[in-house]
Amino acid sequence: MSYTLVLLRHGNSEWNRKNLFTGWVDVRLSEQGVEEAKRAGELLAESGLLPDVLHTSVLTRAIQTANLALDVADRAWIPVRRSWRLNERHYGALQGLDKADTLEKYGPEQFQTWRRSFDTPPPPLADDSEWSQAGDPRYALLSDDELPRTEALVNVIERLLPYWQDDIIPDLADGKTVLVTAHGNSLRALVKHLDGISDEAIAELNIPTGIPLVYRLGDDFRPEGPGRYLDPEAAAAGAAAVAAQGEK
Ligand SMILES: O=C(O)[C@@H](CO)OP(=O)(O)O
Repeated sequence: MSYTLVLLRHGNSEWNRKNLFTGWVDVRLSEQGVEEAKRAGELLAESGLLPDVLHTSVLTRAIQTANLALDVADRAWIPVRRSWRLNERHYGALQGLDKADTLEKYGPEQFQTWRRSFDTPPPPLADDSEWSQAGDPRYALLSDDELPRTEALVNVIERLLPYWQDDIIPDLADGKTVLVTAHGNSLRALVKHLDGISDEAIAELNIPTGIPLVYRLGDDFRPEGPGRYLDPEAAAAGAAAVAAQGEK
């Protein structure tokens, strides 16, 4: 038996456009992001990859992306599950800061460590910051300990994998084509797990906005081969652009 999983990073957001660290701040898609999301829907339809169920984060940019893509693919009606466990990595005190200014102020090594190291989180975000999620009603069911104030990739893996095991795998096991719309770093965490990428090598992996990435999984819910972007050229260009963020 082979199972189909489609991963989709949200389209370009207002804060991607402005080159700001975003994390859990709930920004919307830019106009470019809206177009990317619609194109993702076209790519799904053209490939005959019609999702039966959607899993999204609770952040608007992922929800918008899924809604736009599924509408274009004529699948707006499929059941939806949302979880904070699919949210972007919490970017701590970097949330709301300009990436280019941060690179200039702290230098390339610190900048890259904060962006892509496996286990070094940025400094925590204070609860009274305007970019804090403390008190946001969508996280009311999380205990104070569960609500992150910063995260490294390893923390994302720890909170994401229970959702993968307990919520996504059962849908795959039912034979459903599963669409997961999430974020650059939460999808890096999932791809790291699926592809068995080392803690070091994952630093080099960047996920482009708005291009479906398709996996065929075997009986053990492990990939039968590499993930396949539905538009490989656009994906390569998009991943290179993400890697270069921060450069003015
Ligand atoms: O700002 C963020 O939340 C993420 C994704 O947009 O950025 P980065 O690629 O720098 O981890």
